[in-house]
Amino acid sequence: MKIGFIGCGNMASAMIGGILRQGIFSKDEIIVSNLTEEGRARSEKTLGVVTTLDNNEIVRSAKTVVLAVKPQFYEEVLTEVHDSLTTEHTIIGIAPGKTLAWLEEKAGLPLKVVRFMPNTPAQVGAGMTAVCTNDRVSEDELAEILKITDSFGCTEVIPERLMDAAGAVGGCSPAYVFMFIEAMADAAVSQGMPRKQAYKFASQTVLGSAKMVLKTGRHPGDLKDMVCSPAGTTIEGVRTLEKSGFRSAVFEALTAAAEKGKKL
Ligand SMILES: NC(=O)C1=CN([C@@H]2O[C@H](COP(=O)(O)OP(=O)(O)OC[C@H]3O[C@@H](n4cnc5c(N)ncnc54)[C@H](O)[C@@H]3O)[C@@H](O)[C@H]2O)C=CC1
Ligand SMILES: O=C(O)[C@@H]1CCC=N1
Repeated sequence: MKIGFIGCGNMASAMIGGILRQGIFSKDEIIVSNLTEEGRARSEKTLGVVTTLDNNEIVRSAKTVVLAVKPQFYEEVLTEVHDSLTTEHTIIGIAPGKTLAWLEEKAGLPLKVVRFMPNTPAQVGAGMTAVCTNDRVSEDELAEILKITDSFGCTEVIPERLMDAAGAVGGCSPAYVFMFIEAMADAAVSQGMPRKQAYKFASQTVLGSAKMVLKTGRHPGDLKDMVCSPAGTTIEGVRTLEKSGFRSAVFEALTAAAEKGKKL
């Protein structure tokens, strides 16, 4: 077994999807655990990987172990698998707030520790993942780890001090973007557009705008100005967004998310 996931919910499934699509590991090289028999059967059916209800089996079978449970369960899980862990293991934490030092301390032995901050667009191969490691991870080992994260989207290696910022702008932001898409579609529906078509317009517009930022490298403000004709329709919307505190609302949302990450 090449990699194990303790917990196999939304984020683990999204990452495994990319790993399998890109052929980084095959189904029989991936083992996942679940809390319930229902969850185990679901993972087996949807992903086709090896499954278990025993977290210690994950650690005994795989040298690279991803902790894919909610942050509140990290300590409990690390205590549970403590006796199966060795210094040959690489532990990968994906939860906000659980630092490299905290993970090593709770693991209880000097091992390789990595943090990922992925996001759910990994499910469609368009994730954005931040990665940092402790100093036991060599350059070659990091290169192997980046093959994993690159399989479900883009990766940036960052200093650990930026992990909460990455959590806000990467990990959490899909939720805010989905809210934005939903709100835009609601407005289009209120103007008479069928809902399905409204989601297509809103989603493709967000996708296209994001691509423009990435591909042109131009300042987002420049790209905004390109859309705003003098005395046109767009600038009227810009006026109302500014009046409603749109930028400030986004700024505050990401700040709140990052601050919460520091407390977990
Ligand atoms: N959902 C997201 O957008 C993101 C999540 N994360 C992090 O990923 C981690 C997982 O989050 P999700 O996948 O969203 O959660 P989830 O709730 O979808 O999945 C967690 C899974 O772990 C299982 N589980 C719980 N306790 C367990 C135990 N003791 N042993 C084995 N399995 C157990 C649950 O049954 C569930 O299937 C969290 O730490 C979260 O902070 C990070 C970035 C983005
Ligand atoms: O809020 C959450 O649980 C996760 C962590 C990062 C993004 N979403």
